[in-house]
Amino acid sequence: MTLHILSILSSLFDNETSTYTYLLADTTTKEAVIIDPVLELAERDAQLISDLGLTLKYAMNTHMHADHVTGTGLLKKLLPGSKSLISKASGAQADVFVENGFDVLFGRHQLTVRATPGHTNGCVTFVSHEQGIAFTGDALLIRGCGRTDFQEGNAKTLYNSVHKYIFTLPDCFKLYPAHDYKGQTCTTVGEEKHYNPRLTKPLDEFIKIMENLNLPYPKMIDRAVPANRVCGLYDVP
Ligand SMILES: N[C@@H](CCC(=O)N[C@@H](CSS)C(=O)NCC(=O)O)C(=O)O
Ligand SMILES: [Fe+2]
Repeated sequence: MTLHILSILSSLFDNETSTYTYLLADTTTKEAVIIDPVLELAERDAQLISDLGLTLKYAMNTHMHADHVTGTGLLKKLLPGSKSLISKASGAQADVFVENGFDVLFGRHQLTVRATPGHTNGCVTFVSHEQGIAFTGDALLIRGCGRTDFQEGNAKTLYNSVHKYIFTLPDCFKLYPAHDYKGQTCTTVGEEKHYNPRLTKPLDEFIKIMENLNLPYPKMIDRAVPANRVCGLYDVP
């Protein structure tokens, strides 16, 4: 039997914003998707995709980012034929809009969309049930979670999203976040259910924690959010 392994090249990292970009491919058909690419590194990503002989089907975002400009618009130009994808609830432009339950298909693989709002209204988690992995964006970070103090963030909504749509996955599922600020790369559902210092608390305590994070605003937010509304490029066709 041929094994059709998904290649996850999680070494795609942006040192400036601590953003993880994930490239997944069907090793047989060579169809690929990229999750949360960064504008300044789109050429690196396009080169890798072409070096590997892959065809990029979708350049996707887990949400409309506030800390960096997405690379999806530029990747579409660098790799003609690829399409941008984001949730309908994000309010951003894209070729393909997804919502809860939508299956993103590439080769023989699929990523099922779970709507996980709270950090932003349009946050989604992409789940591969077949591989036992999920890409959580900023909804769930390793031992943390996305902040809820801008972009229509709501702590109660985020808490419910994570408990209903991420913590209900099997404990062994590996979770890949959009960022990590301490050099961690991956966690599991079981680990976060037991050790996440925010999301293991009751809802009222979680809300207080989120109200008192006192994080500085992302440096690039004023540039990133307007750019990300249009796929990262003001002149996307
Ligand atoms: N210092 C960074 C921004 C850091 C930050 O706010 N990260 C976001 C995810 S990107 S929208 C977040 O939700 N952090 C939660 C946390 O607990 O750190 C910058 O200036 O860009
Ligand atoms: Fe974010």
